[in-house]
Amino acid sequence: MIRAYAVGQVRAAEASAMEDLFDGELMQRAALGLAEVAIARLSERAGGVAVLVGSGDNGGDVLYAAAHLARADHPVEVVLVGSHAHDGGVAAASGAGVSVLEWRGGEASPEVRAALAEADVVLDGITGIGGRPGLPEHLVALPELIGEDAYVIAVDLPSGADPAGRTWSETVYADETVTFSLTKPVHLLPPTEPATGLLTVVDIGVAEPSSPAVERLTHEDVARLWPVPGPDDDKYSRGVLGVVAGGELYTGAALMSVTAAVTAGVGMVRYVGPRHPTDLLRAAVPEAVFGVGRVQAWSIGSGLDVEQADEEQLAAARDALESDLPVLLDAGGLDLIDESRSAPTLLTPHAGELLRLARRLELADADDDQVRRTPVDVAQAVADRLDVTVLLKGAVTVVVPPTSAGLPIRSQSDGPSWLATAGAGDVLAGLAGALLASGLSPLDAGSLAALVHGVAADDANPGGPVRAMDVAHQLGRTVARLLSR
Ligand SMILES: NC(=O)C1=CN([C@@H]2O[C@H](COP(=O)(O)OP(=O)(O)OC[C@H]3O[C@@H](n4cnc5c(N)ncnc54)[C@H](OP(=O)(O)O)[C@@H]3O)[C@@H](O)[C@H]2O)[C@@H](O)CC1
Ligand SMILES: Nc1ncnc2c1ncn2[C@@H]1O[C@H](COP(=O)(O)OP(=O)(O)O)[C@@H](O)[C@H]1O
Repeated sequence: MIRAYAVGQVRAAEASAMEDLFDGELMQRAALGLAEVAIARLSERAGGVAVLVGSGDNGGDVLYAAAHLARADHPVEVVLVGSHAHDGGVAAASGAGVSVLEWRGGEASPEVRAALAEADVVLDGITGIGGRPGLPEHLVALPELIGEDAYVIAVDLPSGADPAGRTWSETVYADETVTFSLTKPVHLLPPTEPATGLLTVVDIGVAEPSSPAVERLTHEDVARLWPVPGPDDDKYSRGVLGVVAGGELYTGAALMSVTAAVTAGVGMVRYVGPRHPTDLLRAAVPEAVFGVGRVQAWSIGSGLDVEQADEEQLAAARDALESDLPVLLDAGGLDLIDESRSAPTLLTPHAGELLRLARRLELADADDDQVRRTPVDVAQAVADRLDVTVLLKGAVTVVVPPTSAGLPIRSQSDGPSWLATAGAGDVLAGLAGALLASGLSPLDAGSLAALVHGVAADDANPGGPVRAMDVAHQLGRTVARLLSR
C-alpha cells in the first residue's frame, strides 16, 4: 500500500522530526538525496543542469542540491524565478561555483533561455507543498523553454500542481518527482498525478502520520484482500452476484459484466434481463443462471437504458435498490438513485456520467465541466450527498468514500491507455460486483477491482491494444498471478 498524507499532516510530521535535529538538517538531507538521484540520472546523459528556484524552502532544497552537483563537476546554472530566494542556499550554490541567473518577471533573458534549452537535466524547485495551484504569469511559457529531450526532475511536486491534488492547473510536467519521506495527495490523485512522472521517495527521517488522506493498493495487497475460498466454502458462501445489465439494444454489456464476474471467480451469477441478451448469455456463459433469486450483491446498470428498459428488468433493479443488499450502480443505473440507501453502495461513473449525476443532484454548475477541473471534489460531493462510495473511472481511477465514513480515498493507476475502449467499464462493473458479493466493502471492492482490471488489460496483450472481452477472459489468470506473488 502506498499512503499519502495531507499537507497539514506533512508539516506537523516535519516539525516533530525537526525538534530533535539542528536547524536546517532536514533541508540538507533533502538536498543531498535529491542530488544523489540527479547524479544517477546524469550518468546516462551528457551533464548540463538547469535549476529552477522559487521563493520557499523548495527553492532552498534545490539550491543546496545545485551546490552538490557543482562539486561533483556537473555544469550547473541556477535560475531564480521567485520574488526572493533562500539566502543560505544562494550562498552555498554561488560558493560552489554555480552561475546564478534571474527571471523574476517579464520575458526570459537570452541567458535564461539558453540555460533551459541546453540543459540535459532540469531540476524544478519552484514550488513544493506551500505552492498555490498554477504558474505565475511570467512562467506560463516556461514548459516550452525546456529542451524536448531534457529530463525534468520535480522537487517534492511538479511546480504549479495543487499540493492537495484536488484542482487541475497549469504545471511543469516532470519525468520524475523526488519527494521526501512522505508521499502527498498531489502524487496520486487524478488531476495532478499525470504531471508527477516516476515517483521517487527519499527518506529524510520524517515519521509517517497515522491516518493517510489517500491510499494506493499495490500488487502485494491483492493476496491480503482477494476473497480466496477455503475447504468449507460452497458457491453460496462465496457470494452470488445479481446482474441487471444490457437490454435489447446493448446486449454486449450483459455479456461483458457477467463474463467478468464469472471469470473473477464469484460463487454464482444470476442474470436478470430481457430475451435477447438472455439468449446470448445462455450460449456464451453457461455458468450463469437466470431470473431473480437470492443474491449477496447486485451490479446494476451497464448497458441499461432506463427510458426504454424492459419493465421486469427495471422492477428487479428498483427492488434491489430498496433491499438491504450491497449494490453497484454503473452507467444507466446511475439514473436510478437520488437518495441514500442503508446498505453499502458503490457508484462507478466515468467523468461524463459523474457530471450528469452531479448536475441532476444540483451539485455541479450546468455550464461548467467541474469534473475536469476538480474531479475528486465532485466525486466527494456526490458521495456525501448520497452517502455512497463513488468510483470515478479514468486513466487514474479514484474511489471516494463518503466523508462520514472517515476513510481515506483510494487512487489506482494500473491500466494501460489501451484500456480506454468500449465495454471496459462493463467488465469493471462485473468484477467489482463480484467482490461486493464476496463481502468486501465498496472501498476495497472498487479499488481492488480497478487494480486487477488494469493489470489484466496489460496481461491480456502486453504493450498493445486490448478488447474489453479479452480483459474479462484474462481476469482469472491475472488474479492467480497476483495471488502467487
Ligand atoms: N519544512 C521542512 O522542514 C522541509 C521542507 N522541505 C521543502 O520545503 C517545501 C515547502 O516549503 P515552503 O513551505 O517554503 O513552500 P514552497 O512550496 O517551497 O514555497 C512557497 C512559496 O512559493 C511561492 N509560490 C506559491 N505558489 C507559487 C506558484 N504557483 N508559483 C510560483 N511561486 C509560488 C510563494 O512565495 P511568493 O513569492 O508568492 O511570496 C510561497 O511563499 C517542501 O515542499 C519541501 O520541498 C524540505 O527541505 C524538507 C524539510
Ligand atoms: N487513458 C486511460 N488509461 C487507462 N485506463 C483507462 C483510460 N481511460 C479509461 N480507462 C479505463 O477504461 C474503463 C472505461 O470505462 P467506461 O468509460 O465506463 O467504458 P464503457 O462504458 O464503454 O464500458 C474504465 O475502467 C477506465 O478506468
